Amino acid sequence: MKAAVIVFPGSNCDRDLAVAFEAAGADVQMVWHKDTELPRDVDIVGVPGGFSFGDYLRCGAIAANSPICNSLKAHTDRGGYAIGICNGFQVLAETGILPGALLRNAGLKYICKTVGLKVATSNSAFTQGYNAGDVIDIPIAHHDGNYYADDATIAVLHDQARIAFTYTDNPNGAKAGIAGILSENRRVLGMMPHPERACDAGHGGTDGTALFRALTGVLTPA
Ligand SMILES: NC(=O)CC[C@H](N)C(=O)O
Repeated sequence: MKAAVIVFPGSNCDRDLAVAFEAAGADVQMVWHKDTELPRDVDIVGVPGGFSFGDYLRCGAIAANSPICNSLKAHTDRGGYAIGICNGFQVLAETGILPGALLRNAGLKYICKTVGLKVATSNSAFTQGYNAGDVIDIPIAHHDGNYYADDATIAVLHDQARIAFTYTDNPNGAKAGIAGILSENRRVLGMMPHPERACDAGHGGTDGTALFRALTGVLTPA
């Protein structure tokens, strides 16, 4: 599996994401936000967490207008895979690749802790390493993680089983407790919690490993 990780000024989880991909067997290339082309034959694009452009304007809004995001959009329009984690989810929402928006946390505080996530569907390359209903422990670290979409959009996400993860104990006010969603073709995942920070027992847990392993399993030619 060939993975590309986009780096914006202010990204701070780009290396962590690359390490998680590599540990699962991927070849990883880092891509600077000013580049206009993704590497050839890339199987999946990772949009990492952090504070791109200092979170000015709205989290992810400036990054979403970077030159590389045109290629990212073309890649997902072609049916390419992508994962956006935390600030990466914010970027995917700002580009319109995923529906909805990430608002300020309901409690107006930055939250940094490990939370319980319920796996809402195992029907995706990202979540097939889990069983629906599993509860996994994954860290969050954000101030704008409060997922919002209008009721019609939430109903579509429900009906199409595109809610990937929900919080067991909603920390940020996210509508329907949503922590992560899939695109309509199930090939793009955006999630606020950080699975790449839960891939090494030395970091406190390994519940994120199954996500990266399942992806590699699907995207690595036999
Ligand atoms: N860890 C992150 O990616 C932070 C995301 C975002 N900048 C926020 O605080 O909401």
